[in-house]
Amino acid sequence: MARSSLASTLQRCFQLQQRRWASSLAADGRPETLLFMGPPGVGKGTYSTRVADYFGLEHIASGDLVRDEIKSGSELGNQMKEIVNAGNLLPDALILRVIREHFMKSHAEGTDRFLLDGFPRTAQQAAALDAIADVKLAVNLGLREEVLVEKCLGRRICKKCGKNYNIADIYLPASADGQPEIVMPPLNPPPECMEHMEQRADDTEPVIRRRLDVYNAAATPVEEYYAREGKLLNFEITGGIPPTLPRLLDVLRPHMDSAGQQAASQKA
Ligand SMILES: Nc1ncnc2c1ncn2[C@@H]1O[C@H](COP(=O)(O)OP(=O)(O)O)[C@@H](O)[C@H]1O
Repeated sequence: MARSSLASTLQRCFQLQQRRWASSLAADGRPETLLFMGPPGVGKGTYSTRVADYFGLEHIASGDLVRDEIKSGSELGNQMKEIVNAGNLLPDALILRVIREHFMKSHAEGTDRFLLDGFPRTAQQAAALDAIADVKLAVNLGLREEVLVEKCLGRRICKKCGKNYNIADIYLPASADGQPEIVMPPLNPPPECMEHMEQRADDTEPVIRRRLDVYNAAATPVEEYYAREGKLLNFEITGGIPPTLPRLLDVLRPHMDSAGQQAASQKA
């Protein structure tokens, strides 16, 4: 079969599969979904993991799925590696495939409340997500731009237990143009994780700067998409986890359904 006709056949199969997924979900209701968006280094992973745990949501981080695929050494992972390590976004069709597979598998296993972290990042991804998920709220985390690079450079992951830490010790006074003071002490690893610390391959300064540029170029249409639907919630981070997490949970609590309220009351 000629290459172009193979590509169009694959594309048709993909569209058919998408339609089947969407209709099977429409029959039993699209799962309620909370989104976490924000630039690299803002703390999406840190806060969304804790928020998902607190309100009993299944946490799906697109970046983690991508890194798992790369680690698996699959052909798809190898295709992704080059793009990710250059600091670029994966093509919509590729990331959609990864997210959908994971989302549908969990949904088939009975999960009906999700938190998506790092997805969608383009307006096309946002539109595609609507076919499978009932997005309740898009939380858009913000942090002063000057801090983001330092936060990414300070990121460390324990190879053994998978926990995230940050060795950056950040203080930034309030700016003359009204930007808030930033006080972020490090989140140091405990001694047992110390020898297993690693940095992400894409957390080098040039790649972080590229990711920030790519993020800034793609983010506005996504923010506008959810703002138009009255679902965008902007949340500015100015401190470390101890003062920020309770403030974030307070803001989110009124938006949670009864299952979320119940999960939260069990944590209190
Ligand atoms: N929704 C997405 N669309 C396209 N590419 C994505 C998406 N989510 C993750 N990726 C790819 O995975 C990389 C790492 O994502 P993530 O861990 O969320 O990092 P960060 O937000 O710190 O840049 C991204 O730079 C991009 O290459």
